[in-house]
Formats: sequence, C-alpha cells, structure tokens
Amino acid sequence: MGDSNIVNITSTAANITTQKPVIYELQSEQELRFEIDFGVQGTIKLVEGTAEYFGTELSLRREYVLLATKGAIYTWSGCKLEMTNCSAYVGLETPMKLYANVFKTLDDYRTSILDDPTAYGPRVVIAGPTDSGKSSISKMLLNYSARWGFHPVYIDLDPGQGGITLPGTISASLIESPIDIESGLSNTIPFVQYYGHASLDINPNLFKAMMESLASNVDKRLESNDLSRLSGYILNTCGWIEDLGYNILLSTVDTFKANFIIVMDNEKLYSDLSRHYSNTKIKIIKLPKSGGVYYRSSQFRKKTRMNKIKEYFYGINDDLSPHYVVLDFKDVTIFRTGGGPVAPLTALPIGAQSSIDPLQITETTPSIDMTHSILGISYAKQPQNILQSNIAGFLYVTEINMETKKITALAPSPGPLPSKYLLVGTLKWIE
Ligand SMILES: Nc1ncnc2c1ncn2[C@@H]1O[C@H](COP(=O)(O)OP(=O)(O)OP(=O)(O)O)[C@@H](O)[C@H]1O
Repeated sequence: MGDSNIVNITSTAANITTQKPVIYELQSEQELRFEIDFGVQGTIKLVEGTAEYFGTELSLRREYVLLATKGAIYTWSGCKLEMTNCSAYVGLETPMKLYANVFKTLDDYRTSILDDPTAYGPRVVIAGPTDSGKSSISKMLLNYSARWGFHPVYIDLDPGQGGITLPGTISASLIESPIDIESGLSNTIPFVQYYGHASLDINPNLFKAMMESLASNVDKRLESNDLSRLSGYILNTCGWIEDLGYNILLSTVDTFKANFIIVMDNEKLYSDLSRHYSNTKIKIIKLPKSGGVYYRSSQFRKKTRMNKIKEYFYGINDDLSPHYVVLDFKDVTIFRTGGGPVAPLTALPIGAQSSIDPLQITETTPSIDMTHSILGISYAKQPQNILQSNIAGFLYVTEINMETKKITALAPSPGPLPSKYLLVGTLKWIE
C-alpha cells in the first residue's frame, strides 16, 4: 500500500483505534475481532481475498459502515481488510471449523429427508449462558443456510436484546438471503409478540403463552411449502439457564418441537439436557465459545437496548423522521403485560374488565407512570386475540396529560393507528 495515510498491520497484537484507515492482513482461518464505540461510525472494507461477517460474505471493495458493534470478520482463505474507527486485533485460533461442521450436520439432515414429504428440516434451539456466542452462531447457521439456497426461519426468544426488532419482543422472521451486514434484520418482516419486559422472570406465564403462539405461526410458515419445510428454523434463546430459566428452556424445546439442541460452552447444561432428552430423537451438540466473544456488562446491554429503540424511531443513520401522535384516552385500550401497577377495576371505564387475567394481561387506564414507555400496537381486532396477533409497530410515550386525557407519543410514521389495542410492559426508553 503506497498511501502514506494508511497504516499497515500484519502483527496480531495490534489493537488501535484511528480515523486513518488501517490495513490488516489475515492468513487463512484467522479472524479480525473489532469493536466500534457508541456514537462512532466505523468502516470496514475488504480490499483483497474473501471474508465473511458471521457467515455473510463481504463484497470486494465495498465500504461497510457500522455503529456501536462488536464482531469478527473471518476468512477461510486469507484477506486484507481496511478499517477505520475500529479497535481491532487478529484472532489466530477460532472454533469456526467446528461451527462449519455443525452446519454440515444440518445440511446432511436436510439431504436425508429430501424424499420424505412428511419430515421436517432441522429445528434447532441454541442454548447456553449469556455472552457465549449464541446469537453469533445463530446468524452463521442462518447465513450459510441462505447461501446454500434454503429459507430458514430465525426465531429470537431473547427479549433482553431484540435481535430482530425491539427489546421486549419475541419474534420470528423468514431468512431468504444472508443477513445484511449494515442493517441487520431491520428489512425483514417478522411476526412479533410484544412481551413488554427485558427479562423472562417478570411474567413467565405470559412468556410461555406468547411462545406457543409464535410456535404455531412458525409451524404454519414451515408447512407453507417444501423449501420452508426442509429449511427448518434456528431459534436463539436468552442466557438464563438456571432454575426457572432452565424450565423455560425445556418448554421452548417442547413447544417448538426441536430436533437439534446446540449447547454453547456449558458442560452442565449439556449433561442435564442430554439426560432429560435421552429417550428422544433430539440430537444434542455441544460447542465451545469463541475466544473472540465479547463480555457485555449489564450497563452496556442497557445502552444497547436504548440504542436499538432509538434506531427504530430515527433509523440506523438518523435517516428516519418519526411523527408525534396525540391520542385521546377514550380512543385506545391499553393492556399491561404484567410487572406493573394494575389499575383497580373501579378505575376502568364502566363495563370494562381484566380480559386475559391468568397471564396477567390486564386492561389498565393511562397514568403518568407510563411516560417514556414503549407501547406495542396490536393488530388484534378483539382483546382475546391479542396473543394470536402480530404487532403492527411501536409508540414511545412522551407525555400523559391527565387533565386533557391525552397521550402524546412518537410513532415511526404518520397516519391513524392500525388498531386501538396497545400493550405496555416495563420497557422504557430513557436516554
Ligand atoms: N469471534 C468473535 N469475535 C469478536 N466478537 C465476537 C465473536 N463472536 C461473537 N462476538 C461478539 O460478542 C458479543 C456476544 O456474542 P453473542 O451476542 O453471539 O453472544 P450471546 O450468547 O448471544 O449473548 P447473550 O445471549 O448474552 O445476549 C456480540 O457483540 C458478538 O458480535
């Protein structure tokens, strides 16, 4: 590289952040592990060779712009990468061959059932503790599947991060092509349930009920054609694997009729699940965590959650213009998804009553404590259909005026709401 503004790095120990482009040279089967801070635009360009980002191939000489990201660019055959505004180092040892072998196992399974019109492709649950690389391997398996011509469903059951849409949700999306490196899954059209909390323990019964509804939606998609049936799904779970978290994991495997479980980096979980499912046909695979996986503190996770909400309303590059809507109390019906103050029945309009009580979805009146909440807009036409209905979008409550009885909220687009039924939980956006 003759350009004097470019720093050339071939040493594996380098870990620098600079606005100047830095060239990293990777040998085959190495990866560049990088971090881009909040509020910083980092760029990545493949200048020579081939490379992939969690299974999605990088185009040669295209500049990818990423914000607030931690990740790795892997190369099977060697490459040169140009990076700006990233802190990065080269990882020499990776478990990528083991991960690729798992993809081969899934692919072989798809081949083995080609002639059986009643058989389903791999239904894969990824389990393991927090920060063990579950989301990363989920993306890899989805991207490799898409590159091989399959259309798997991605199911995200981690309301803490909101891998597909917003935190507080669980959702499923059809993956027809490798996940876009810059925009992620924001261009897919998912089926979304708004649970309303970042943690499973706030209303586990509702979480399980929403999971069942999501599972039946996924089943319908898998049954819709042969390609979907063969493709199966990849399901990402949250990292809570003890006590109630373990019970919910077992319910997940059963509810989604999984035939593969991948356990990341946890011998005990592997042993417990192997024992529990010893008399079934479920294949359990254990995998090591990559040395590159970043630990994310609860503060960092919270910041990521808030960032994700901001992106929903303002766009990844601040390229969207959200609108304010003013709603009359009488024109909407708000249901609380547990975990908050429940209005006494006397506070509700005459004739109204809690509707889906065992799951703690209770009708509630607007109150000041809802300020800063994220509301899910349900497509349901009747309250009893809320659990079966997709979420149309989200509102961010900026003001509740108890005197004028009006709610002011930020909406991603103008126009009337598609339904009057709104869901509220404990998720708030506080910058
Ligand atoms: N090989 C790698 N090199 C660098 N960063 C990585 C690598 N693998 C994963 N990461 C990053 O580490 C972080 C944690 O990984 P990931 O999200 O896959 O873990 P997880 O188990 O799904 O986390 P959790 O369930 O706790 O949210 C992510 O930011 C991810 O992009």
